[in-house]
Amino acid sequence: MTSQSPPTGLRTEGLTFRVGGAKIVEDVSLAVPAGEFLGIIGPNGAGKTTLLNLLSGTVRSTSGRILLGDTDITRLAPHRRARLGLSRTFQTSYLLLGLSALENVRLMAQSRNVKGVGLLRLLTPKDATTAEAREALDRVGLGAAAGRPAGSLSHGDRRKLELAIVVAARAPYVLLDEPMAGVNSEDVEGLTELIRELHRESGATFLMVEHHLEVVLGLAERVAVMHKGELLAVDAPDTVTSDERVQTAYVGELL
Ligand SMILES: Nc1ncnc2c1ncn2[C@@H]1O[C@H](COP(=O)(O)OP(=O)(O)OP(=O)(O)O)[C@@H](O)[C@H]1O
Repeated sequence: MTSQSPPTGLRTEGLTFRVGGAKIVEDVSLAVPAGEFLGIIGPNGAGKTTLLNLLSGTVRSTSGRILLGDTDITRLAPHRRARLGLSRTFQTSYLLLGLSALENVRLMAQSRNVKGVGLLRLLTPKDATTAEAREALDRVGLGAAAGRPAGSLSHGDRRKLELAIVVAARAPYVLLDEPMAGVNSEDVEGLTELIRELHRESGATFLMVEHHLEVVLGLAERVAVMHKGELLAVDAPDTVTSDERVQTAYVGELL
């Protein structure tokens, strides 16, 4: 850890994931101070989602370390990382489409944070988390949709529902994987503002992978650029977009 790094936050040291000879994520060392909003960008196939998978534990690293604050979580299972305060959304929605918005928030938030709680107990309507789940739905503007099946919501509202799950989890570390994916262009601005507010209100550390560069550049305090599995640059949004190496990496794609 460098002398400027605060004692808490999320850190990787030489994080590497290889499959056969392929370098999917290669030697990524990243220090994200507590409370920071870090954007993660890079061309298609750069390794961004795999980096989030390594952080949340759905993929195990080949080598390197991951630290949450002072705790080494490199070998912990996803649910144990969640219990330490790491919450994430997925590029492809993991919502339970047949259940109501409210049930999704209750189930997902609780199942991540409470060990050994059975499904029946989770489905008990009058537990304290129901109120918390309602609050979380209200916070993202979905209060009126609490009883609607998640599958009947628009893509934009499903993204909001995923954010409600993050809100209910009250996690100090939040990983967002392409929160704008599938969202209509007219809904992007509202969702961007919602994410900005949730970050500010929670004081949590946010890491967000997102293809909408204007969204990333507008939200993130720093931007990490990945290319061919490696970390090419980590800097302020303006500095990163004017970096020649970054522009070269994006040749053929819009920056
Ligand atoms: N388990 C795996 N086995 C083999 N190849 C993999 C594995 N996981 C990821 N890859 C490959 O590694 C590369 C990086 O994938 P990843 O999804 O992390 O990139 P990304 O930057 O998130 O891409 P995109 O922006 O297109 O979503 C891709 O070429 C992908 O096919």
